[in-house]
Amino acid sequence: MSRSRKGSKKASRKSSASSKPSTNRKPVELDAEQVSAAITPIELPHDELERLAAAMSQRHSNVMRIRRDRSKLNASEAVSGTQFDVPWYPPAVAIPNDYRASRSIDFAAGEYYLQDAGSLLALAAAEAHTDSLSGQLVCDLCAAPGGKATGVLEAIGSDGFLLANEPIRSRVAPLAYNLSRTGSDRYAISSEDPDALSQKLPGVFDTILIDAPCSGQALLSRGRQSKGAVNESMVATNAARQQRILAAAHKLLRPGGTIIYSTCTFAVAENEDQVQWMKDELNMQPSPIEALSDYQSPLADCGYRVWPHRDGCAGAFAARLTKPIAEEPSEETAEFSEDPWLLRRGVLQSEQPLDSGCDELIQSVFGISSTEARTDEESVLLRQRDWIAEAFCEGAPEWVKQDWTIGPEVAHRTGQTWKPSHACALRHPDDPFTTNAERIELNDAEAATYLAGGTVPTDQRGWLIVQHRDRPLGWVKADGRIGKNHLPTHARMQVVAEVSKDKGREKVVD
Ligand SMILES: C[S@@+](CC[C@H](N)C(=O)[O-])C[C@H]1O[C@@H](n2cnc3c(N)ncnc32)[C@H](O)[C@@H]1O
Repeated sequence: MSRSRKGSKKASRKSSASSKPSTNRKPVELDAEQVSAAITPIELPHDELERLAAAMSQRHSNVMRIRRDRSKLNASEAVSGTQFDVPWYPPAVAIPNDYRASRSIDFAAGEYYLQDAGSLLALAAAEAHTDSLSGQLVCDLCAAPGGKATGVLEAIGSDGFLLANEPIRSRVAPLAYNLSRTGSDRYAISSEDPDALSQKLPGVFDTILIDAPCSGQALLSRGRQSKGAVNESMVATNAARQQRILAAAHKLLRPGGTIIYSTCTFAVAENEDQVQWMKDELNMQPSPIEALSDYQSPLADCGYRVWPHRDGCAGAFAARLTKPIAEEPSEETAEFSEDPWLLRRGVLQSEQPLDSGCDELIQSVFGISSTEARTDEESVLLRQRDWIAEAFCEGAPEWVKQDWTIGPEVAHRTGQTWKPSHACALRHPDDPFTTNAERIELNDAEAATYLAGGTVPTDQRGWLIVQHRDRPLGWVKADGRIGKNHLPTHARMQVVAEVSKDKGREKVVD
């Protein structure tokens, strides 16, 4: 099927070689016939199939998804000449020539997230750049490493709450790190099989994002998939797993709630066929997105595609459907789902006594006593599990108290010594938990030294949150002369470039 798209623009390709992913993996090449078989029954003219095949083996540069809840970097003006580099998701911009986007202080400060423009299609389907998700209870069912979950976390604002679920345990740590970089504490993490989760929280969520595990045909260009990605059996195996996940998502969703389904593959069996299956088997209703009409799939009224050869990205599929409002409440609805915001009312304290070392650290660094009752404004749920302490936000749902959730980390123990956690330093400075912590402001050169693992000059003492232009970067422990670096190894970087806010040009920091 041939089609033209009026007014659509490609994600701009301004990036230089320096901003390309530093992987040595070779792209996998397919010919037009193999590509045609992969996308059947979608039909494209032969010359377009050839262009698609060529584009599928070409590496597409990441774009910068600018934090919508920060004002320090007005990146659409400061780092880009074009307002709408990614037409389906305006808050994202192409990486400017010679700007080392993953090596800047702004990146360390969490001003933007680097991802393929195609992966923003799911956020566009969720309308995460508008107020649509504001105040919602959202579940990202397949969340690691968190590219979309971090976008959702910004979109739900200061009244919403996100459960980021990732069943593969080894992928939970990078997810937790990426969520912490947003500075928000309005989330919990779980590592549950979707079906098991749906038995714990039936009928609870307003929106569920399923960025499903898939055959990953769009990853061929990054050498992160083999030619097996286009095998029928691979596609069928993934489609069956996706249906199991979708069935669980349907149980987790409240009546009237929304499912956002996305993949990074081109196979119709994993995309439009799943939309049809949700309509036929789960009685889900299509919920088309007017702003994405340029990208509408020829085979699904509420499904959208971006293609490598048309849209300058690796490619993706996303769809939006809603669950009809049932006349009778489902028997499966969880008891707390009628009012999931139970914690908002109570005065929250540690449920179990904390280790004395943990208690002392939290009192001295954060000025919070876990043993005294809190006022409503200061309320926070503290929990200690072996060597870590977590603090949930005010307004977190009642079910976060259950032991299968993981909360935002505030402190951890190394040997017998308790230390404040990196994730906690990154919390918004007005967060009730960190509002009393001491801070130190660094200039560009000092921040670059700190991010590379160096010490910082200070006459203060004790644990200090290091900031650059009011944006937290991490901890130092100071002795009245220097602050010793406590940035985790995975957060360290050699800063090579910083965007000049005045001229929109690169400027070398060190
Ligand atoms: C496409 S990736 C998600 C990417 C993520 N949403 C992002 O934007 O960074 C799919 C994720 O699903 C997870 N996964 C694998 N099997 C799963 C299952 N049965 N149910 C839910 N998630 C699963 C994978 O470990 C992987 O992290």
